[in-house]
Amino acid sequence: MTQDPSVTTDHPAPLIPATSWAIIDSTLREGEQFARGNFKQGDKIEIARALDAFGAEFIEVTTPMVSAQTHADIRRLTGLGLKAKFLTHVRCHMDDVQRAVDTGVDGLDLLFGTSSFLREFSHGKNIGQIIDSAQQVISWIKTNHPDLQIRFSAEDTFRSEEADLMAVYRAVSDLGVHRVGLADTVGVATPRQVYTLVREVRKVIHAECGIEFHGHNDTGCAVSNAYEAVEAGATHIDTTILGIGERNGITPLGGFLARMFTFDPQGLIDKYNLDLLPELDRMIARMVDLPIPWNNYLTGEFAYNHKAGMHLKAIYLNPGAYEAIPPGVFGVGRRIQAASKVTGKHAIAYKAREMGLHYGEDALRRVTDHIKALAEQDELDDAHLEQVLREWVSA
Ligand SMILES: CC(=O)SCCNC(=O)CCNC(=O)[C@H](O)C(C)(C)COP(=O)(O)OP(=O)(O)OC[C@H]1O[C@@H](n2cnc3c(N)ncnc32)[C@H](O)[C@@H]1OP(=O)(O)O
Ligand SMILES: O=C(O)CCC(=O)C(=O)O
Ligand SMILES: [Mg+2]
Repeated sequence: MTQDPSVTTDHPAPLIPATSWAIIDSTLREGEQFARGNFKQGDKIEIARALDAFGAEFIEVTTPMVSAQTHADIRRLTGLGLKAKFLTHVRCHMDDVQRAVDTGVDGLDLLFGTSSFLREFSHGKNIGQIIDSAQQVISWIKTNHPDLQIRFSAEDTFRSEEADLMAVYRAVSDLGVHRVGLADTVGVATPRQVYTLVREVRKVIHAECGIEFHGHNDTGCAVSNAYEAVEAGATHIDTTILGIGERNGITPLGGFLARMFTFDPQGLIDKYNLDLLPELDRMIARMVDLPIPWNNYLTGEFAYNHKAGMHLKAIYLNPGAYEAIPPGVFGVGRRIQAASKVTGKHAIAYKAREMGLHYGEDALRRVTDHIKALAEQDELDDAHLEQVLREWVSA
């Protein structure tokens, strides 16, 4: 089936316009923290170019403190002349920032852990000291590199005390950061918590200050949490291709776009080259040497497989009956699996018609039951189904 009557891009009133948020793709930062993420300079260039062609607004790269090679890689990436803006993710520390400012990036993503876990076991600073460091670092950047965008994120936001968070966000907002970040570092936040906290943060930051959300997927909420963040007013969402990152990763680019497409299809079509998504997913799967998961959002092998007879009857008439998102928009096809025990007469009739065969009512019922009985015994593929349909006519 190539014709797709379900492609509707005339959504009456977008609930969440695609113009209200932007993607910060962190495949080149969070993705490098994935077990198999070990990108060489050539890989990084390929990833950056692909993200740029897709239309990602921002590309986050890791800190130049990692190594001399990483420092050189960042300079190489920022020299590519891409449309996407580069951000480097650095500790809120003068050494890191001074090393980062000569890499050619458009902005610095500063972070400092604010939860008691990170204050005790990571950096040993209290909230007052965190604010003092932020003041020193942010003031230095603003004085010496006023063109750089500055973001300040409270790492492990959702296990931090709300009063501490508000003090930190208010302080960095007063210092004039362009964006604050909320990070669900261990993937424990619920969608409602994300919504509530984004609303609270909005109240203590300046009117032009953006809000970024970074969500891990440990408890399976990375996409829903990103969505709730946007619904509450977040302006930037961190994603990675295929969701790669520390442990089981973060909000996947494809999953997030699938979620947001349902609210403003045309807005997403205008903003991104959505049909490049399968290429992005394949590229990262190749680089990390893992298959794309079978149930991956949009691009998984079976993401658009239709099998049950009741579904197939309706799908033939209008794919939108059992698809929230038309696959063609994202450059993927659908699979119709008519050869199975859960098939039905409409699917079999359709398949037969495709082959130029026609059955009367009785014959159609009988051949359908025969196919179902065969499938109860053994797996049936399309070739076998076609053979049965042909033999049935000539019998
Ligand atoms: C949740 C996240 O994903 S956060 C981002 C994680 N990203 C990275 O770690 C980037 C890759 N990291 C690296 O290459 C290295 O860890 C480096 C270069 C950053 C630091 O390496 P090292 O100096 O060898 O230190 P190491 O990694 O063992 O320890 C972390 C250091 O950062 C400090 N630190 C942690 N968070 C912060 C922060 N937000 N601001 C300033 N310092 C911090 C810790 O106190 C510790 O320094 P210390 O030894 O003086 O106590
Ligand atoms: O800087 C941020 O906001 C996110 C850092 C990070 O990767 C995390 O907290 O999981
Ligand atoms: Mg992370």
